[in-house]
Amino acid sequence: MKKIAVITSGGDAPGMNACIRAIVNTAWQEGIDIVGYRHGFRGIVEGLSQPIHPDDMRLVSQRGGTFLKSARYPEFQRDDIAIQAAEQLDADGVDALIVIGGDGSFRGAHHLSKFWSKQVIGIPGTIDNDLTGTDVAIGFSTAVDNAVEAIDKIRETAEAMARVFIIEVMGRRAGFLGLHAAIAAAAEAMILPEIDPQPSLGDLADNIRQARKKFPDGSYIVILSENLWPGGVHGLAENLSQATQITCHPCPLGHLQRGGRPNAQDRILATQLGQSAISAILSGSSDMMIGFANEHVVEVPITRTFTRDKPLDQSLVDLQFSLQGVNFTSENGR
Ligand SMILES: Nc1ncnc2c1ncn2[C@@H]1O[C@H](COP(=O)(O)OP(=O)(O)O)[C@@H](O)[C@H]1O
Ligand SMILES: O=P(O)(O)OC[C@H]1O[C@](O)(COP(=O)(O)O)[C@@H](O)[C@@H]1O
Repeated sequence: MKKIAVITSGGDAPGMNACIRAIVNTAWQEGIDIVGYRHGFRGIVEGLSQPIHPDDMRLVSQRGGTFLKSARYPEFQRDDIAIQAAEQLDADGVDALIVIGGDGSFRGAHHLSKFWSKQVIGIPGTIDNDLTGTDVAIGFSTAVDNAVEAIDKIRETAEAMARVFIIEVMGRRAGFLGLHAAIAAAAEAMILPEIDPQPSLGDLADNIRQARKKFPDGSYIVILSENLWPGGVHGLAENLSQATQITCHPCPLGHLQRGGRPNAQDRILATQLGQSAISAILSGSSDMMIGFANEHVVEVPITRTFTRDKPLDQSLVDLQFSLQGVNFTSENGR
């Protein structure tokens, strides 16, 4: 084992830099060189490689984003493009590849492994936290912190002005970020893709009216996962404003959830997974994800991570539903 390559792919996630540092420094101790390809899979195909030395890694862990750059590169689904990547890796003398990314990146890693006989390892890095087989992905914890910090700020102005806000959080098709943010921010309502049936417009409107009756001067916050309601957060806010005759303000949080410095938890997770990825390669693993489950580093077949839906923790869903709005909906006479 002489040379290992690393890419960051798909949506960047805070902590990716700390992960690369752990990979580089661990490999260095084993006498292995690390090369990074910029811009994810596109960088492999286009030969955008750069050697990475531990001296360059001294100050990267605290930075968000990814210094290696990331990209969405749908062309990588094509066999001829994956073959080009395999040829480039061979031409560069790469013995193994580490892909830090989400489910799409892991599909890409698996696709590449059909045309490249060397080892391929995935490390989960996605704020959506939607990969099966790992309790957490790099970036999720920071994204929750980012979302909650922003929601707390909205809460203050909403409370001051007695306003209703519909706040849209990211997650693509997964509700992990929405669920954690809703609990931490003590939201009055939560709409997530995994909840079936979804609350009806009528139920939501009734709930807002009840809250307004009990707390005429108070705020009310709905957490809505993206890609859910027709017309998104603006559509829901408009529908609810019409149904309640109370102005409901839409607020998409957007990319501020994904940017910013990684919190300590993400840096520690990233460091553990980066080091473990090198150990996994040295022990011969391939087409596996190095994840974290039940407080331990685990190896999971990469195909399992994206072929099964990862469920939300039902106890957390129940927790939020049992507590949200209890002060204006409970009928215990107090
Ligand atoms: N089915 C696939 N086959 C090959 N490559 C894929 C596939 N799906 C995604 N990829 C590659 O992985 C990249 C990242 O995937 P994407 O879904 O955008 O982000 P993430 O990895 O964060 O889920 C894509 O832009 C593409 O280059
Ligand atoms: O930044 P983009 O390309 O608009 O993508 C937005 C999407 O990326 C994410 O922030 C992260 O998703 P991935 O980690 O799967 O790439 C999603 O929550 C969101 O839907």
